[in-house]
Amino acid sequence: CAKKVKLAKDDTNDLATCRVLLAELEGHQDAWPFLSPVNHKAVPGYRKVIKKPMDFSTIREKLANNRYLNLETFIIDVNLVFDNCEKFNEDNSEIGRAGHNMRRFFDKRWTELLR
Ligand SMILES: CO[C@H](O)CCc1ccc(O)cc1
Repeated sequence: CAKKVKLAKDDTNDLATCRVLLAELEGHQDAWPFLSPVNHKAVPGYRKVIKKPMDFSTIREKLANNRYLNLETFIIDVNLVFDNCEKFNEDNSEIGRAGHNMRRFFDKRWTELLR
């Protein structure tokens, strides 16, 4: 309708954008630590230290079940993966570096797709 408020952002394609971004994250060569939930029974301290575990397969499940209110809540979960990684791993470790690489990749891709 002609009277629509101009200020509202067009969120029509956001779900497709989330699917594209998630597929690119899963396909990244440094995605391996983040593809599935950390096995907290096998990793001492993980359950105590990391209050809100998150991984790409859980994000895919939530996306498929319409659990994200909008693009922002999707981005919050992706950043939770990387924040958990920084909390639990040294920067100068294989998994720590993978987390930094993945965060850099994600930041670049979503700003390219949405700016
Ligand atoms: C995303 O990976 C998690 O930060 C767990 C990392 C980890 C798992 C087992 C270890 O022996 C050390 C680190």
